[in-house]
Amino acid sequence: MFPSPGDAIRTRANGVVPHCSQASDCRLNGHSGLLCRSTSKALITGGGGYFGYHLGCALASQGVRVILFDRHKPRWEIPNKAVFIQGDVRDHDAVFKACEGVDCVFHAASYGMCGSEQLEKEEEIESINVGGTKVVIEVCKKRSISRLIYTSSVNVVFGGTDIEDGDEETVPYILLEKEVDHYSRTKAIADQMVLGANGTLLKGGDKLQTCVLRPPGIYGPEEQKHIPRVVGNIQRRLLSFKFGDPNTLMNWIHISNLIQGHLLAAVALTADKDYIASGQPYYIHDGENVNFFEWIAPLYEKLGFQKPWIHLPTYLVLMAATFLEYAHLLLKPVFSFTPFLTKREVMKLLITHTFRIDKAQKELGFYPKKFMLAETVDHYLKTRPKHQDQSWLTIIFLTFGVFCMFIPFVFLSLTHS
Ligand SMILES: NC(=O)c1ccc[n+]([C@@H]2O[C@H](COP(=O)([O-])OP(=O)(O)OC[C@H]3O[C@@H](n4cnc5c(N)ncnc54)[C@H](O)[C@@H]3O)[C@@H](O)[C@H]2O)c1
Repeated sequence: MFPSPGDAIRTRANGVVPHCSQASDCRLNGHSGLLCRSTSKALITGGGGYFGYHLGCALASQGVRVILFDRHKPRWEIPNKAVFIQGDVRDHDAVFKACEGVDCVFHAASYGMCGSEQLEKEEEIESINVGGTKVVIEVCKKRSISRLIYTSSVNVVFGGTDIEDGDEETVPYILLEKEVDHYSRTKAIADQMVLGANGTLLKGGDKLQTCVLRPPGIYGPEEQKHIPRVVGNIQRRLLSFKFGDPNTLMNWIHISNLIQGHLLAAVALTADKDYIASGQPYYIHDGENVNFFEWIAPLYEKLGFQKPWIHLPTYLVLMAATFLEYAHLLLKPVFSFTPFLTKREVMKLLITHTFRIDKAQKELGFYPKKFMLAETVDHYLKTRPKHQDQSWLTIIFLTFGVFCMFIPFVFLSLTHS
């Protein structure tokens, strides 16, 4: 939801110690031996990103040789037993070459999830999320790689209507022609492609075993997309208000729980586990339904700000988000900024979308560990880059807000005159 270009985490070269400790936080519930026996070399697309890199660390710590494949180098130090290969997931030859000797692929590369990325050209998002997935599946077939795990998203079923305790069987994919963002639509296509490829016969007689994991928003130490953006918005006083119904709920997942889910899925695609996960989707999260403003409350406290008590009408926030999206598009050629919230992000905060994780618990043995957002915040505050003053954004937003408040009155007086 919330990336900010200025909020990059610094590497060791810049003075901040890199972090690979999520690996040790993650519980494998006794499946560690099975993982090592089945996996000697794994490739992670998107291995330079937050989740892909930390998954790589976890695999390497279990003794698996790891290829981190990404178009961008990770910000952190490459762990022992891992190598980084720079390449584009849409480039068939590059993916094919990188997959030499690989027996399990984790496909986590994606584009267009949040903030200004979400407003990028449809073709770019589609070519990566759909085209890239097609390439990954083709390469698995050509290389006879028998396991493919796709990092999908709850967005593949969330089209703007309430989902309460949704599960894998009863909640359908969003209709692709329905007006949602390109990211969700393309993730839904990729999710179906990966599940559709399950059972493909490979050279040598094996079958391709695939599964998809559908997490909600990811958080954890050194996370880049959500926490830094929320912190920035609190500091700019752009989140000094609440909106929406306090009963609106959503899920989140800590990076360690996400890693746990992926490692367990890799084991559940083997004969040791009777291929139980083959062709299956799974919702995974921390096991709690939370209201967004309640969930981020520790941030206000840690930053020394008052918790928001002003409740803004929803239409105002949606209008502001629309205005900022247009401003972003208009100004993009000369100046790029991340809207404090996009329309899609506002919508996600207004509508309940919660999921059950029973299937992942039962079939994968997924038991999320309890994490506190406050711990993530402490880590972020210790390592964050210096705050950039963007108070002018606040001024634009507030001016626009005041302007919008008068619109209904002007409208009413015009229709009554
Ligand atoms: N972050 C979240 O809150 C969230 C929520 C649900 C699902 N997911 C999914 O989890 C996965 C990992 O998310 P993340 O938060 O680590 O994102 P991230 O942006 O940190 O990582 C994605 C990586 O994919 C790489 N990538 C993009 N296009 C590529 C291309 N053409 N070729 C090669 N690499 C490319 C990027 O460089 C980046 O390093 C993604 O598939 C995302 O859709 C994320």
